[in-house]
Amino acid sequence: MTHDTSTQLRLDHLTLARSGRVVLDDISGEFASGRITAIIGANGAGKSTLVSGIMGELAPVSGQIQCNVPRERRAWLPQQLVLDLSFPMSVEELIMTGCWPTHGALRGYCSRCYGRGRDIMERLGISHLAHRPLGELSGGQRQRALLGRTLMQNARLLILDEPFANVDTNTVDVLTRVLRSMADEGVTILVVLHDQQQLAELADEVLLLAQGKSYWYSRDQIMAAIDATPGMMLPVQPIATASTKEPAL
Ligand SMILES: Nc1ncnc2c1ncn2[C@@H]1O[C@H](COP(=O)(O)OP(=O)(O)OP(=O)(O)O)[C@@H](O)[C@H]1O
Repeated sequence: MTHDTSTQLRLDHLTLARSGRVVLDDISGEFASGRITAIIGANGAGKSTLVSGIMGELAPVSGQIQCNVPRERRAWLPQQLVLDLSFPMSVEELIMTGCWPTHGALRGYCSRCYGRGRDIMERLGISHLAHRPLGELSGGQRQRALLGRTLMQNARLLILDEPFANVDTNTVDVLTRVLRSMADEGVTILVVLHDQQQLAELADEVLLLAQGKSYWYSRDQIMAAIDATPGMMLPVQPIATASTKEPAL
């Protein structure tokens, strides 16, 4: 496998298990910097398991995850459903917590940080919500605020799980635009997706997980396979033209 020097994240003969059962078996591949990779696959295929491995929450059974991005620059946006946003915190306070990984939780924020926070809220169209408690936000407003936190963190690796679930179309547009500009700035972005249209709009590469293996495609290869099979949703089984070892760049 040729190694792109700009690659920040690489899977090398990685095997991951849950409760002693192998979920992903000897998978390899690279996620290029500045690219958005959609991770797709059937329920239970191992998408969340892979994310847990990459975030360092699940140790490999064998093989390696080589990640050159320091931990404080890795960000993970889980599905909104698993988040408890009922605690008393405003949008601005949430965004400012993006400073914690580098500044620590107990130090106050400097005026420059607050200025950055305001710029980020403006970019995401949520300036008017700065002092609104998280528990009083719509799904789309919440998702913008959560992405704002990762911008504050200056994340270099960003992983999102179904970021467009339960959000309005306007928010989808804003998030898509911001994610693309983050990628243009060199951020490595992985997005777990189930929606064909969102994949078409967002993904540069596609990683399909099936039966414990990984299959890498360009976005065009996946869209061609969908076009060729009327009624086909996102593939959950390998399709022709896959590379099992590295992204089809
Ligand atoms: N905490 C756990 N303990 C034991 N087994 C688990 C655990 N989490 C997941 N699994 C199992 O690991 C396998 C992969 O699950 P995973 O959640 O990674 O799939 P997924 O592709 O993210 O699925 P979905 O699309 O439904 O979210 C499944 O068989 C699942 O039952």
